Amino acid sequence: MKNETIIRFEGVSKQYDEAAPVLDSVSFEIERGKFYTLLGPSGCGKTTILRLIAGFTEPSNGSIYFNGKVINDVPANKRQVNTVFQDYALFPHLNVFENVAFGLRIKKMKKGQIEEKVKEALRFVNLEGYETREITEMSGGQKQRVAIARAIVNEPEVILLDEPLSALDLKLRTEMQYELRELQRRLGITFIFVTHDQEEALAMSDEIFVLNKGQIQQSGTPTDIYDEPINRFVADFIGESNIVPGTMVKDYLVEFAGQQFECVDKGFLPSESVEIIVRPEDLVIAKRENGKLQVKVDSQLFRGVHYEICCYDEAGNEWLVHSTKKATVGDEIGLDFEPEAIHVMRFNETEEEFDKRLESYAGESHAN
Ligand SMILES: Nc1ncnc2c1ncn2[C@@H]1O[C@H](COP(=O)(O)OP(=O)(O)OP(=O)(O)O)[C@@H](O)[C@H]1O
Repeated sequence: MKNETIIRFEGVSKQYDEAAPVLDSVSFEIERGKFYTLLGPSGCGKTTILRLIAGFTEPSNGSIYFNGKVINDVPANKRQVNTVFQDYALFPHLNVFENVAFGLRIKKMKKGQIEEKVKEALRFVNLEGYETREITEMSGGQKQRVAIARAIVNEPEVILLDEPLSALDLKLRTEMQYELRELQRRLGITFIFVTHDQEEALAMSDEIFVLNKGQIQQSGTPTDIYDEPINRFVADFIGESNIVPGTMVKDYLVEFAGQQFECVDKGFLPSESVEIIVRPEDLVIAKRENGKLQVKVDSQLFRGVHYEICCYDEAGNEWLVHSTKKATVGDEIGLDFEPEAIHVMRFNETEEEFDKRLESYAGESHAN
């Protein structure tokens, strides 16, 4: 379902000095009421996008729209946006109530109203009764909730969250992921969340923007991005992938590892060089003669839920397999897979060309 657009970047670039631009003509739309995640490796420009939305820095080029109006020159304190920072940026000398009330006092709101709003915000983040606690007496997860209460008490249209869970241990982090997602649903406020953790992005988001080197590589729902990565970077960054070189023989037939395989892709040039992605969990271990691909088991690791098995085919390609069945190192085995497990990627395809190609498959049977 498409909601109304709340933020739009149109050809936005950001260059700090003579160095290469941190963001290079980035365009995207954010819809009201959804949970967005900016995902990418360190230094790819995620925080810069948040700072541009918050008004802490200005674009070198391009326009930023908020509710249809250009806001390039609107100061940060006049924007309907609040930020939750990685280190929470709470005031250690103030108690929980005063931390949350801070913004409302600056706005000179009446005392009774402040009390009502702070109480409501603390109720939202399950911190009722903690009003008089000192910040220094709160745990990491509780501080996180205070920081969120401080953002929502201002009733912003958008909340920006810059790696807000990165300081927490794994268990608490998972709990807070559920809590944040639930809170966003209850509040209906647009959340823009920054992380470099792909599992976190997949678990929490309505929409993910995958960034690398100052550009959005791909945007879409978690399943879109996991199932149909647009290029090698996205395939590698999101989950684990086998990526091998291949050639498109014709529509629905691709060659790799010296053999031809049925696939569900079309729209390539005859004999076009492509890259093939197969997820490790889509490969099934079989007897050598029953597998579509013959491989030799090179090594194996037990990962708790599954075995991670590394194999090589006769062409020298490495194949990673996730299997609940154990293999034996040195054995010659077969790998079986469905045509749908093969994802064919074109070199240097733009997101627009990629979307068009996928749309052209819709409702079609590939059987021929
Ligand atoms: N004020 C600044 N002056 C100069 N360069 C900057 C400034 N702020 C950020 N940069 C550079 O811009 C690039 C992108 O930074 P940004 O903080 O947006 O990345 P990020 O994706 O959020 O990274 P991380 O995950 O490490 O926080 C980095 O190379 C960084 O060094």
